[in-house]
Amino acid sequence: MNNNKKKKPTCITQFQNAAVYILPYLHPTELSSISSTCKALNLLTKSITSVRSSDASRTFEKHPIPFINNNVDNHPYAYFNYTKTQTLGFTHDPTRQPWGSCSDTRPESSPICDSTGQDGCGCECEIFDGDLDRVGLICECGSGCRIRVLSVRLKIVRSVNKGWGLYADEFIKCGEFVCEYAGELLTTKEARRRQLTYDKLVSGSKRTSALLVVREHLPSGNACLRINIDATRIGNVARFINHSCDGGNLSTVLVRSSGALLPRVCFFASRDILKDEELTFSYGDAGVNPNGSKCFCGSSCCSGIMPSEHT
Ligand SMILES: C[S@@+](CC[C@H](N)C(=O)[O-])C[C@H]1O[C@@H](n2cnc3c(N)ncnc32)[C@H](O)[C@@H]1O
Repeated sequence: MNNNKKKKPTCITQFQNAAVYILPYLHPTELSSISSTCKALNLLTKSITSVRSSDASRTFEKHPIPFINNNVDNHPYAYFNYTKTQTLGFTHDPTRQPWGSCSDTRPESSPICDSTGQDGCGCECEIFDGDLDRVGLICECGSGCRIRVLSVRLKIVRSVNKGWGLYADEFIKCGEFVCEYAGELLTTKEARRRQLTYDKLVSGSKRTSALLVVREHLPSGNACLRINIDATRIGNVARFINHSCDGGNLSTVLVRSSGALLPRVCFFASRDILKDEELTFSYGDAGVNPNGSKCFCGSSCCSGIMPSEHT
C-alpha cells in the first residue's frame, strides 16, 4: 500500500491560503465581520490583529511601535495608512495598504548613511540643515550623520479620557529628534473642507482627527506660510501626540531640506524625557472656541478646553 499519496487541497484549505493574502488589506470592521464566519478565519483574523497591535509602523520604522491598551476599552490598535514622511493629499480615499500579515519580517536595521542625503538605510531620509550638536545622534552612523530617521523607541498607549497617546519607551535626551509630523499635505481649501467634515464626525463620537495647521511667519514680517498636514487617514506615529496646555515636552521645528519649497514639521525633545512619559505639545491657544471639547492634559495651567483651529 502506498501511504505517501499527496492529499488534494480542499476548498477550505484553498480559501484559507488565499485569505492570508487578502486579510492584511482589510479594515478592522471588515476583519471583525469576517472573523465570525468560521473558526479558521477567526484564528487568522486574531493573528492579524495581534501583528497589527505589535507595530503601528508596519515595520516601516527602525523599531516596532506597539499599541498598548491596558484594558481601558476594547481597541487593540488604530487603523490608518502609514507614511514615513509628507505625501500629497488624496481627493478620494487612499488605496489600501497591507498591514498585519503573519509572515511580516522586519528589514535588517544596519543603516549605512552617507552625509550627502543618499538613502543608505533603504528608507526615505531627510537632511537637516540645522545645528547638529543640538540634536545629537540621529542614526547609528554617529553624530556626524546628517540623515534623520525615527530612531527613538516609542509606544502608543490608550487612556480613558484622551484615547491613544504617544509615549517614550526609553530615555530621550533634551534636543533629540523624536519624529516628523507626517501626513497628507493639503491646500487650505481642502483642509477647511476636511475640518468641517471631521468636526461633524468627531462631535459626540469617540473618533478623532489629526489635521495640523502650522503657520510660518516669513522674514518680511508681512506674510505667513500656512502648512496643512492631515494625518487622519495617512500618517505616522506623530498623529497620536496629544495636546498639553503647558506646551508639553516636545518643540516643533520647521526643517527645510535644500531645494524643498515646503518645510517638514519635526518634533524634538524640549527637555530630558523619561521612559514611560507621555509625549505632548501645545496644539495652540485655548479659548478660541469656548464650545471646544474638554481638555484632559492634567497640567497645572490647563484651561479645561482643547484648542481648536478656526481654519
Ligand atoms: C491628533 S489626535 C491625538 C491622538 C488621539 N488621542 C487618538 O486617540 O487618536 C487629537 C485628538 O486627541 C484627543 N486629545 C488630544 N489631546 C487631548 C487632551 N489634552 N485632552 C483630551 N483629548 C485630547 C482629542 O480627541 C483630539 O481631537
